[in-house]
Amino acid sequence: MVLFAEVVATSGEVAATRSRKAKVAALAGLLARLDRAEIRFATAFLAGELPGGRAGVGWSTLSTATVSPSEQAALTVSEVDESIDRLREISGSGSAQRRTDALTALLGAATEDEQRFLVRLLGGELRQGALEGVMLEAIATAAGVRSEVVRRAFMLSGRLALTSEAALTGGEEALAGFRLELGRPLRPMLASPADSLDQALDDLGDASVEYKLDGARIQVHRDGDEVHVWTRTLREITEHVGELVDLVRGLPCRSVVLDGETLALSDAGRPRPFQETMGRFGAQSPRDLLLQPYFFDCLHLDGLDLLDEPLHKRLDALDTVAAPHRIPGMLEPSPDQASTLLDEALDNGHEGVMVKSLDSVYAAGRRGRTWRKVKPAHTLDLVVLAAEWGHGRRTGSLSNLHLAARDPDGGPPIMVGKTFKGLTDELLAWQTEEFPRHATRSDDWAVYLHPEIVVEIELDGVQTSTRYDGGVALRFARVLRYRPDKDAANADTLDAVRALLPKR
Ligand SMILES: Nc1ncnc2c1ncn2[C@@H]1O[C@H](COP(=O)(O)OP(=O)(O)OP(=O)(O)O)[C@@H](O)[C@H]1O
Repeated sequence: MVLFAEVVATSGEVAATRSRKAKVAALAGLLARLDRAEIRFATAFLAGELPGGRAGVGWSTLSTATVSPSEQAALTVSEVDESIDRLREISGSGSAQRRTDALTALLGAATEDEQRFLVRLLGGELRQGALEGVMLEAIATAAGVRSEVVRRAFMLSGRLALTSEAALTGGEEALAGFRLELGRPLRPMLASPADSLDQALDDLGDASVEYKLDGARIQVHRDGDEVHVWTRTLREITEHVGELVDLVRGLPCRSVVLDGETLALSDAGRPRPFQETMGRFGAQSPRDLLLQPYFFDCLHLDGLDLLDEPLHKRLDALDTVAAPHRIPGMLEPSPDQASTLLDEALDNGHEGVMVKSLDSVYAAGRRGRTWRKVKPAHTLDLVVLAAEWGHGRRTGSLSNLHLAARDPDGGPPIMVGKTFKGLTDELLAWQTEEFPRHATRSDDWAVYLHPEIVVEIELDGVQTSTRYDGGVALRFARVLRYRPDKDAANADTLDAVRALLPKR
């Protein structure tokens, strides 16, 4: 039996070192000592996640529940999980008070370190997912299995805790048991940036070159008449996108899993602003804005899993079910044809093109080298750490943003620059209203945020810098838009920022 204090101590060790190797060793050491029944909870806690999802405890409850800590570390991992489950179940009249009482009881049984960890865990502040890669490696080490087998199981299950449990209790055999399941989303495959279109074509050989549409990623599963739709972060949006559900239900097949992009178009056929597409995924979704799907992959068709098939076969499958809804593109274009396609995509208001190797299998997790994105402008998705109060015309508004990249080794985000450029009046108003809800503290100078809001920044490049810990700073950064479809775990890493340093 492992004490909760050991989880807290391990998490502290991981945070205290920048060495990936040391992080993996600390996590693996603890994972290897867990009892079977503790694996799920402990893995989730270490990754800053709650095994059963959010506990419904807001920052206001967390800040009122103050109680003196216990001297002795006695809580077990399972006890903490049970207490959090009980918190989650509280509902009905007087629930606010009962929630505070239950939380106070849990915190009262915790040491000072444990209290600090619990408050951050319940507040969602530890949930940065940046640890994912490190955690998968630690699971492989602790279980003595190959990391690619762990990664694949994670792609299919989408859950670190389940992956860890399978690896540690049943090894590679249990991990191989994860299959694509209709109704359970898998983690989407991502692309890495290309230096240029020609370079990408050279590197990948036979390729599919497709529009990179500026919409939102969707994953659609259909089993008979049942259809589900998820976003890139695997949030289910089925109920908000009736028109996509109806369209998929009408496709000529019994079961299918499709990967694609969706966006709303203007009457002239140009993409509507990204925010409008994202707006359709929320509770107050404006129904008059119809979404179109543009599919680019087919991962399952009528009982056959296609993940391990090469892209050209998956595209054949896509054509048999959804040819009219396939993303615009071309197979094996010449460099000239590819370049015309890129110009056409940009002229039509899209971001650029994707170049994909026709021989490649579908692989999630790490950014694949077999999908390359070609975009004329550099953009980075960064985490907002703080916003300074504006001056002059912007007095009273939260303006200058402190921007950070994800630590590839799972540490806290690393600051790489500031900007107040590109902020429209609308964005300024939104920030000023929204940011205080995410604040850890504020003063006359700025509001400091939990690292959970992701903003897409356009920039001219980066330069080495002694001002920031990461040794690199953004040049001429401007805000393009917020990315509600991403969380800090999906932000760009410091490595991605460094990759933009001028090559010597
Ligand atoms: N033809 C396409 N094939 C694959 N993905 C596409 C395509 N068109 C648009 N996309 C979008 O591009 C994303 C893949 O690019 P990437 O891996 O860089 O993710 P990203 O970080 O969201 O990209 P970016 O920040 O550049 O929009 C996908 O998640 C998808 O939403």
